[in-house]
Amino acid sequence: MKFGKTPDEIENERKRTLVFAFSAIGTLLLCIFGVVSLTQGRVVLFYVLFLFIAIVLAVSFVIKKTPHIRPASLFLSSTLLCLTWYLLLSGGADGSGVYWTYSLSMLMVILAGPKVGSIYMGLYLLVSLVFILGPFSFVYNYSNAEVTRIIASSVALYVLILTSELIRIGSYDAISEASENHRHLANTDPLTGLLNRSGIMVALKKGTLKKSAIMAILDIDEFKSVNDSYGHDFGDLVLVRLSRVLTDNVKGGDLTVRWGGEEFLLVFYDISMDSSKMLMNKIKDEFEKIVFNRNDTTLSVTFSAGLAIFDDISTFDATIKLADERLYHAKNTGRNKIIADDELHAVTMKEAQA
Ligand SMILES: Nc1nc2c(ncn2[C@@H]2O[C@H](COP(=O)(O)OP(=O)(O)OP(=O)(O)O)[C@@H](O)[C@H]2O)c(=O)[nH]1
Repeated sequence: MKFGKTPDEIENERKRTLVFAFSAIGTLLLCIFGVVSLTQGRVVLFYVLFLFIAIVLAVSFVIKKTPHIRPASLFLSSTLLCLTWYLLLSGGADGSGVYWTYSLSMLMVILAGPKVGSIYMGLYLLVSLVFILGPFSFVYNYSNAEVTRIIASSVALYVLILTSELIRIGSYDAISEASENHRHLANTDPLTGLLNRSGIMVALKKGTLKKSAIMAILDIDEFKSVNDSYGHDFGDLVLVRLSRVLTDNVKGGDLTVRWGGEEFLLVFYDISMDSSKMLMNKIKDEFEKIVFNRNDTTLSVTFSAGLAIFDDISTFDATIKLADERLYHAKNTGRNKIIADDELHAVTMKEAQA
């Protein structure tokens, strides 16, 4: 089953697209205001606007190149906060600089996120109030009614945008959780909790094969007669116990897979063929020692396994085929054994790939 991008990747892309869209629109508007300011003789305003255009373009370039857009987004929001302060306090063109405050409400939620955005907005309103109401000659002279309107409308706009963003985040989280659950179910065997066939492909594609690995395919011996004699539920119990023994014996990065029915597949990383054969024999002995009780009788169950070197994901099918051949060799020569005939590897691998 194909799931495409993860929720985190989708969210990251959404933020990246938003930053680009706002940068493009913001740059265009600032360009127009800058040129108008210049024609009206407001040279300082012209330089300030073009300085911010340069910063916005530089940050957009960085965001395009980096996979982690959070630091760049925070830098961009801090920069826009400073621009808004400048426009509000200086008045921009005849007091119209205050209108930029409204876009800041939206940009803070989108670029900085609800939490940091709220801190920035609170800081913005507090500092702005102190300067507007204080005895500072360089601050544009707003009337009391204008100050009240600026603060009230900024807060109202920010609260509305914040509420809609929090509702969006709530629904997005619920959808993401459902999607992650489906992804997990699609890649996991429900009985044992191990990876299933599609799960191993996802795991292999995620982590490229470092060095070489060893693949083992194991199959429970005479499992049909276990099922026939003691019932399918008991057979399930045996499968679950074997999966526990396997997971208890592998390292963190190794893969443990229910390949199908009573067959399991293991991928051991950073280990030699000799060591993995020893490990498989240890697992085999541990499993054989488990005493299962059923209907006043006790029994022990065994498995056989075939091992093969797994060099590269492109040789996955050929490696399985080779490990399978060794497994069936183990079955045909008495069962309850591990076969890892490495000398045959080169020759048989060639045949398997042919
Ligand atoms: N209980 C249980 N049995 C299963 C499950 N999946 C497959 N089986 C059984 O596994 C058995 C496999 O039997 P065979 O393929 O004949 O192999 P075997 O009896 O183990 O014989 P060898 O492999 O030659 O040692 C069948 O009886 C299947 O029904 C499962 O999920 N639960």
